Amino acid sequence: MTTTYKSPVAEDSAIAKASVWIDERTSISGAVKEFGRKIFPDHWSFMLGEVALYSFIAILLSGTFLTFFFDPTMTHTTYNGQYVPLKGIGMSGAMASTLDISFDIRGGLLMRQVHHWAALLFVASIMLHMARVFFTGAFRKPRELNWIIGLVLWIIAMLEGFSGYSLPDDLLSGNGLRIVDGMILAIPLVGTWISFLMFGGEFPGTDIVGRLYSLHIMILPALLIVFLAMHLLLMVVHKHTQWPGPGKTENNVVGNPVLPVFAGKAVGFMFIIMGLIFTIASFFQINPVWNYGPFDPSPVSAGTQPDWYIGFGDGALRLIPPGWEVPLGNFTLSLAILVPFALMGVFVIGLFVYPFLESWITGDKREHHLLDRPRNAPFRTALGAAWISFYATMWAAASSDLIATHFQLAMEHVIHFLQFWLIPGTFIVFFVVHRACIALQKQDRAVALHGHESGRVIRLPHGEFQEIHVPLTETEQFELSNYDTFAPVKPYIDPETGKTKGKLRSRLSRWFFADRVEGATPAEVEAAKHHGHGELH
Ligand code: HEM
Ligand code: HEM
Repeated sequence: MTTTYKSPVAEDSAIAKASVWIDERTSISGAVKEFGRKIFPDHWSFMLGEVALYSFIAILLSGTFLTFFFDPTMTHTTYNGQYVPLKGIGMSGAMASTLDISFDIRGGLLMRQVHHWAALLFVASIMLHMARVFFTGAFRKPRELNWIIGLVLWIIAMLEGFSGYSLPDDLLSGNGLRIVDGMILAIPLVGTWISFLMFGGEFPGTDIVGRLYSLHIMILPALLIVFLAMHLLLMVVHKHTQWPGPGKTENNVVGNPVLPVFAGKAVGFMFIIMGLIFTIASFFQINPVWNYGPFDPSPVSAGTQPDWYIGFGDGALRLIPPGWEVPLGNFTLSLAILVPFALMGVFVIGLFVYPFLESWITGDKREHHLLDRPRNAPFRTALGAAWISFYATMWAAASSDLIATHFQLAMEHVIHFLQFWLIPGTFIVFFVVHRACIALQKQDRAVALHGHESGRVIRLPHGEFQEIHVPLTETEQFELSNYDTFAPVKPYIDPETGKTKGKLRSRLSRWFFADRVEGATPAEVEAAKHHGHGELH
């Protein structure tokens, strides 16, 4: 049977005429047709990347609005706007214009709040998206490059956020910059020079706000857009991964075409995210710089917090014992700063190399378009959880003073506990999550072979008790029986030297696959069906 496609747009309508006009001059219809037919699979976790994308659009729109009114100057001025408590107070032009945006410009406060809330959501969704990609193994061949581009996006996003909240030149942002200055000064040999260059003289200098402004509204957004375009292009080239299920293979994509279904849903979802950001920005105050006042190095108050995504850096600094310094002739090596730097470096470099490390350890060079259920890769899942524990501990340390005051604990005890937890805690989390995954795999195997427990026990005529098992649906059977017979890498004998090679790799590989429970094969499921368990029909 053939069906003739009937366009919902009349041939002589203005839309149709405009489309023909554009196509005759650009030949774009081929590309639209090709892209419109692309299939996107559906799963709630694939929305996280979209949330990042839509919050970025909110950031771009609100940021552009702010550029019309924000004045990136550190020149001294006296505030004379509508906010009475600060009237007549001396401050930088940047701070005064931020107050003007908040109190004198129509919609200004809303736009500042939209910008700030969208930035917080942006980085949060990026990190959840990153966790989704990690735990499902979506970074495996051929998507390693997209994983790296993603990490670059994450780092630029954090720099964007930091440079953004440093712009108003209020007490909070000045303190953030002071910490960064301290970190730069600790760089051996060149630290002082870099600091003077960045700030235009000794901290706070006269130039930093203007320089951060160029970075914030021009260089970093341009980089973000370029990398994002590459990220999305590669995603289209590779096609999106999909969850295993009946009919889904490594060679097909099951889902909806971009036009009209996926595009319709995506646009709707974008409006939902925008609406959410505007609603939060309307009702919940964020960064009330008028409460903090202009920057002044003396009144640093307890309880100051950076934006959440910078917390792990601040926390790493707090975890190191203060005054940890080594004098080297005329120089001082500030380990209290260099060690936290190294900790953060280990965390981030680990993320960059992981896809390559995993494929080396497992020897798995195959392409993967079907995702892993996290429990089916216990080692990777446990490692991811350990990574999160490491990050979260550094992050919690940034709020050590708030934790201490809220729970009426001594600040030192909070810090000592977090110092202890940082490394052993990471191993404990690894171990617990690894065992939990293996337990879940065992349970999956039992359910795949015998069906769900129904809780109904019957007695057979000859006296035997048996529990009735509910058979699985086709999708469940598929999910739970998902098996992969990929084996650990073995050491080999080099034919030339006769020596055994690859011992380290094989040990790591055995470790990676340790205690893995194989999913039930179709033959095993078939055999189990004929093996006397009662089934509920
Ligand atoms: C500005 C930040 C980012 C944006 C706007 C973004 C956007 C997206 C979108 C919309 C998708 C397709 C839908 C989805 O799978 O969620 C995607 C896929 C992907 N992203 Fe991102 N992403 C960002 C950052 C990252 C980061 C930080 C990573 C990892 C470190 C990453 C790695 C990936 C990978 C590997 C895919 C392909 C996933 C698959 O096919 O299953 N992305 N990204
Ligand atoms: C991912 C990208 C971005 C992030 C994460 C980000 C983040 C931030 C943050 C947290 C602030 C402080 C807001 C406040 O004072 O409460 C800020 C300020 C600002 N941002 Fe962005 N921003 C981004 C992109 C942009 C872009 C693309 C523009 C311009 C087109 C822009 C323009 C501004 C301006 C003018 C300010 C200062 C105004 C003020 O503080 O009231 N931003 N940004």
